[in-house]
Amino acid sequence: MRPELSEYTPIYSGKVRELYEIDDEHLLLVASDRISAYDYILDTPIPDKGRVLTAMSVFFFDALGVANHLAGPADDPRIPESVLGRALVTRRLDMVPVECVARGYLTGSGLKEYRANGEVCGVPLPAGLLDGSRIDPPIFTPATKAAVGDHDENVSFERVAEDVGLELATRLRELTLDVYARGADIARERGIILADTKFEFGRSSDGDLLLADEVLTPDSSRYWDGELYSPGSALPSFDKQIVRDWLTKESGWSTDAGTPPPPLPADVVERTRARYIEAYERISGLSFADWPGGAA
Ligand SMILES: CCOC(=O)Cn1cc(-c2ncnc(N)c2C#N)cn1
Repeated sequence: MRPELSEYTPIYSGKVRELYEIDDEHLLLVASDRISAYDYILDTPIPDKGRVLTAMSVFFFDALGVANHLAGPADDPRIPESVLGRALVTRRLDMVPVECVARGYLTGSGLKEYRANGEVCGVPLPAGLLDGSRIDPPIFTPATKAAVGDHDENVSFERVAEDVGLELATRLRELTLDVYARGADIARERGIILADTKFEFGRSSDGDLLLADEVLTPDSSRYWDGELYSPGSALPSFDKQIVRDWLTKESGWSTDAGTPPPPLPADVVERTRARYIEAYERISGLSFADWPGGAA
């Protein structure tokens, strides 16, 4: 008999995920079906999005063989039935207050910094790069965690070293770049570009540095369709382009409307759900039908 979610104490609520306390040593990390677009949390959930992204994290934790915070399998008996498949039991860590970002492609806030001063987080880049240009080798572009709803602030490696010490900053950079490169290689071989990603790390009670949070999911990374990728032109998000296109080209809403986006039509929801499942199955080579939870 599985426990009820109400038996666990909620300790953190993010835009699309929640964290609960199971006991002194263990947490429950829950991924919702909520989806964000243009900095809004949309009213319409995407069924199974939480389960797919949880499955992706578990695949990458296993495939990349990095010491991590998982403390049980996807069907751990401590996981309530109501969140089975979209929740994981993790070790409670002392989190390192650094958003560990790796960029293999230039876009977003990195592109904005590059256009202003030719570098990102203090890392100089070659002249003439475009939106979507590859950065080879990938670079470590850390950020300080912003309050819920704000954007993280990009900082230099030197600033991270000041905050957490040079040894740990160096280790964070090494791990971030290594895990990103190997994950991006796996995805690229299957036609999906992981342009960038954000990791979080924490220390266990015995001092080990462990990879935590979610790993290489479309919520923590930019997923681009490799078949449509072309630096300097639009960079279609593998998972969110259907939603973005409907919102900006068909719904009548616009990003400068100053109002929240409208609810999504059923076909946009279903096509988006299918894109998440496609990304998981292509990258992992596994069938999402075999993943725990889902419609009873
Ligand atoms: C709602 C999702 O959580 C976050 O967004 C970031 N966050 C992670 C922790 C954390 N804290 C202790 N131990 C852990 N294993 C973790 C993890 N993961 C806290 N916030």
